[in-house]
Amino acid sequence: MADMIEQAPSLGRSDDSAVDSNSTGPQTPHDISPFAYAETYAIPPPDMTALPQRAGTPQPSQFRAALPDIMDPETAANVPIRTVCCIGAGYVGGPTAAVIALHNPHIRVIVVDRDQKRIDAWKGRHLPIHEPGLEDVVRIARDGGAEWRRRSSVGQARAGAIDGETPDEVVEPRRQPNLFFSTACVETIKEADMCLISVNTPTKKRGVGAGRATDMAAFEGACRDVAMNAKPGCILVEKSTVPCKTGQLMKDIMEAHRPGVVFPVLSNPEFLSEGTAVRDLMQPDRVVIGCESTISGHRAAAALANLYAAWVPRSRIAPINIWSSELCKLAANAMLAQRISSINSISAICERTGADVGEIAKSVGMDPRIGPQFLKAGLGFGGSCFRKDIASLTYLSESLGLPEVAAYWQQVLTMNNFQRDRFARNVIATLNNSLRGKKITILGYAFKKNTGDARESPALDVIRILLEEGPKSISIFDPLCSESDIKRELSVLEQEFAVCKPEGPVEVLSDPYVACADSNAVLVLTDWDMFKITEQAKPTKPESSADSYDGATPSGLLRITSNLDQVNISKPPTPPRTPKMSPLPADLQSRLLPEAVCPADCTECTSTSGSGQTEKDTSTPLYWADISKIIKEPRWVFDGRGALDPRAMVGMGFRLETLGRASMY
Ligand SMILES: NC(=O)c1ccc[n+]([C@@H]2O[C@H](COP(=O)([O-])OP(=O)(O)OC[C@H]3O[C@@H](n4cnc5c(N)ncnc54)[C@H](O)[C@@H]3O)[C@@H](O)[C@H]2O)c1
Ligand SMILES: O=c1ccn([C@@H]2O[C@H](COP(=O)(O)OP(=O)(O)O[C@H]3O[C@H](CO)[C@@H](O)[C@H](O)[C@H]3O)[C@@H](O)[C@H]2O)c(=O)[nH]1
Repeated sequence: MADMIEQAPSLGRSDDSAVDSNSTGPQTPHDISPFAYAETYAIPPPDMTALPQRAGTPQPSQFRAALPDIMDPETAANVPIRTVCCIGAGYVGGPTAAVIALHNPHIRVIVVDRDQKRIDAWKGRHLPIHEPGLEDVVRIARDGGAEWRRRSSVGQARAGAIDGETPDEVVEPRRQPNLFFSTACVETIKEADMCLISVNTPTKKRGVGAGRATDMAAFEGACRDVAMNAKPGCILVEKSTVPCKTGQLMKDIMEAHRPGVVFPVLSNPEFLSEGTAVRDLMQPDRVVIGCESTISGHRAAAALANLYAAWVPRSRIAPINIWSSELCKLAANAMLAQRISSINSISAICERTGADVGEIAKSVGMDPRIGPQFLKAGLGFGGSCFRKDIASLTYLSESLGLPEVAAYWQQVLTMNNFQRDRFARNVIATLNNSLRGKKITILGYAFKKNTGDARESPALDVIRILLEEGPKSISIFDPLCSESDIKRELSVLEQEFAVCKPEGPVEVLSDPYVACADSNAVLVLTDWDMFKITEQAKPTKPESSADSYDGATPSGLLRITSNLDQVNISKPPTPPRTPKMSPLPADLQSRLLPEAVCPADCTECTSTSGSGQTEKDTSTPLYWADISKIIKEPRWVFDGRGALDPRAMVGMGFRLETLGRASMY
């Protein structure tokens, strides 16, 4: 196979066999600095029409015709894939590998990571990340499935073929496990026919480009591991979000370590969102595969397309130029984030005019040319992707000598910061410009609902600003983010303030009512469904409702009206939990094997209420009527996510401030 790939016609830098001895680019991977690559590789993508026309050189049209069809399964058959190694067991690597394994039971998928704890968690009952439906997918691929009997269709029964089989039924044998997790990176890479690189690519914290350029250290490290250990012809797939032209960096690393050996490089950006990762992977809008215009590039792309075609219609698989593929991921995130900043800029105008940003988003979104998605005003975007990817885009633009483009995208980030800044300052101003002696409660730390990911939460910026005012305490409740993850995120503030108790004022609590008791203001920072007003919560009236509110003065604010032990919180009986939805078809669901039992001292089991249940509770609604009894008057609630029903909240006696709306009370 390697011989066949070597026969690909020469295409300059992007060709498999070409080693450009005159290259001004780095010659060893160690020379490549992540921030300098953009300047180094600020070269246009290979343009076949611009190639020197030597006698006998195939013309572009002839050449294209000679390339194998990426979408042709027969092309894929030239590069059989038996073992896939996924490097990086994080939010992308774990779920992506699990879904590929689920749909390709004949292929071994091995996820490797240097983090032993993470790998142990993937192997156990408590997965390291929370994603609806993920548990079932992992269980069936990782643990295998039970034998299954189904009614046969006509002519299908093989009576007696398997013990106990009747003419009316077919027995599907036990599904073998084909998803594995390991820290043995080198050994796994050696076996792999394809390596998906899905390691973290955060923003550089120091050095040239700090705060904007992508820190490629982990990505380069993974590439080096592959370069030194992979077998010839192993296909390298960029799944991480990387700056445009990273494919060239990969080729250079491979060439430096294994001169002359062909390793096709593909770009296959991931578009999943946290909280809906399994759904996004099972039913993707598109699968983008970027490859080089070489025979081996096309064959490699066909092999990857074939893995996806096991469950994704081929019409949704888009083979494109490798540089377009890398850039389209940054472009997609930048455009989504841009919509959020656009509606947030309008929200500031709404507050000063009496317009309502919710109504504006609705009417603007009804224009089919605009559409309703990503027009929810609020604290702005958080999470590990949007900010860093736009920062990377601005850095790339500047590196390419396009300061106007950089400034354009920078404004999306500026508006995002403005939104959370003015939210926090409004809290302070409303509480009479001082938080001394006051307790603030934060409901929701995650950057969005349905994820336990505490990275890059807008809550961090809000807390930073509140801490400047020296509050008595800040209590945080989030149904999914763990206390240790939140504290790790808050630790970046430690240089400026003592943050967490006992020295600092911040504490993370697992009971929202305890977190709210005696609070001067409750801030809703994540759009968790459990925080939204529900029908059950509406009818209860507080002892002192808005009707009898006496316009409490600052001294009223300090009047302690309750504490949790003294207040009789009549929480209604907990409603039954919403049954878990499985993404698996019914036949696979019925094949799930019983889960292994955790040891008696399992800390995860004890941290999820000690009841042995593995799921944290995100569905039991918060009873705002009860909260109204335990927070201090005049019961300030600041809704940073537009999650609450203003009329219901005011009806229960709260004073509600929402971004993008005039005050409600
Ligand atoms: N999180 C998302 O929703 C999302 C969605 C689409 C794309 N992305 C992109 O995917 C990439 C991964 O994101 P993530 O959120 O999964 O990151 P993550 O931090 O959750 O996971 C990355 C993992 O890679 C491991 N790792 C780093 N270097 C390694 C090496 N050399 N060998 C083995 N393991 C190594 C780390 O230990 C870590 O567990 C990033 O580029 C990100 O921008 C993320
Ligand atoms: O109308 C909206 C929509 C979202 N958000 C906020 O925007 C952030 C990001 O939300 P979302 O895009 O749903 O989550 P992510 O998991 O960050 O997913 C984004 O980032 C991923 C990583 O690159 C991409 O793969 C996804 O396609 C892209 O949506 C969150 O803080 C949301 O609260 C808003 O404020 N208003």
